[in-house]
Amino acid sequence: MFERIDYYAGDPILGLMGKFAQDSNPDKVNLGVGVYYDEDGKMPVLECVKTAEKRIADPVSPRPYLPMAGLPGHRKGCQELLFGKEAQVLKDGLVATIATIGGSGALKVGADFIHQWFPQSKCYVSDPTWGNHIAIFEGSNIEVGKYPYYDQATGGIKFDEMIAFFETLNKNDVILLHPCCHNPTGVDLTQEQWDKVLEVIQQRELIPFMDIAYQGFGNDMDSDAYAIRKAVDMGLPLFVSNSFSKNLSLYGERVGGLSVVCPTADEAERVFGQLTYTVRRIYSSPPSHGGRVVDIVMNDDALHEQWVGEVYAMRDRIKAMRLKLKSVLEAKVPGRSFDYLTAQNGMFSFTGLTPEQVERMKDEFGIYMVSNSRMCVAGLNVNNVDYVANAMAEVLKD
Ligand SMILES: Cc1[nH+]cc(COP(=O)(O)O)c(/C=N/[C@@H](CC(=O)O)C(=O)O)c1O
Repeated sequence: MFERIDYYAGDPILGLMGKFAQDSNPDKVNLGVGVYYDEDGKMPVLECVKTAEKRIADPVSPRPYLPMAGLPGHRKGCQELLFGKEAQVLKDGLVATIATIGGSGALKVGADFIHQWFPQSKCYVSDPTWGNHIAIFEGSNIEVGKYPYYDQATGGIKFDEMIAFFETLNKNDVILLHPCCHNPTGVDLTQEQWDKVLEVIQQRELIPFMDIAYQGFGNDMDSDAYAIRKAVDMGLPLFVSNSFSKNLSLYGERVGGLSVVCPTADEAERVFGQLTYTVRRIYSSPPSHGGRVVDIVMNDDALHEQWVGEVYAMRDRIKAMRLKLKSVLEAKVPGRSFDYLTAQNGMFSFTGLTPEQVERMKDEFGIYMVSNSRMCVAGLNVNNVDYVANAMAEVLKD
């Protein structure tokens, strides 16, 4: 009956978690999956989340179905984080926002919606991008192509090629963009480059779909949303998927959001209805526990302020690890530049190690990175950074 079903090879990112857990090397270091670990190598529970959890736990309340769109406070929290508390588009009711099962759920609902209502649209992702972008959009029967992005030769962006490519696309083609903290390269567009990208998107009447999973880990909450807010200022139709997995450290609670910025309130109402219907047909309604944590933290001014401070502390620790790894490597591997470590932004660094060198890092040192050479810098700490630098210096010799 099922003998013709293909075996699943496993996910190049999530598959690393199981291998890491089984690795008996006492010095093993997990630089694979995009998860933030603290100075002691532990996944933190944010103080603001602890407070929210206490409010949810006492008294324990029933767990009814949530609305298909999720809790209003969760949705409001997404909108204010992405667009700004006082954004005119919010006051004018131009944004349809639903709470989703993480950023992944947001991407899936958005892709299904696009396939249904824009069936001719193709989706173009950066080369390279987070692998699941391609899988999710193809899973919604959307043809996926790649636009030029990362320049291996310079460690920068093939900007002119990227713009020239966008100029060949058709109306309503979807461009999947990383507003900050590009995954897997850590190489971000400057604000001037964003202005040019959005200008071409406007001229070609393309649909920007911005996936922001690391807001706050780049520079700050507002700067990291520059591309989103610039598109809004230009009056562009816009899809935004966001994730609270990393910046609330709520990975397993599966909390995120999908927002669609529309030209009129009537269109926003139409879109909102169809987004909820799409949710109903995929997973019916989002999880309540994580949604309540988001609602409490995002809408309590004191907790929100505490949360922003906790995200910036995570951001700053990652930046400190970038500097530390760079300085140790420069001492161990003279004559080779490691400037990319501090030029790149957010949780990831594209190290340029070959697949063979990445394999040696795992096999010989128990250091796990993604095969495309992505390193999750958040897995580094003062106790393992020298060990990782030594291992990199070793594999870089050949
Ligand atoms: C760009 C991006 N978008 C969306 C997600 C999904 O987020 P979530 O809210 O958990 O559904 C992730 C997760 N990325 C990390 C984990 C993973 O691969 O699922 C990663 O790149 O390691 C992203 O890196």
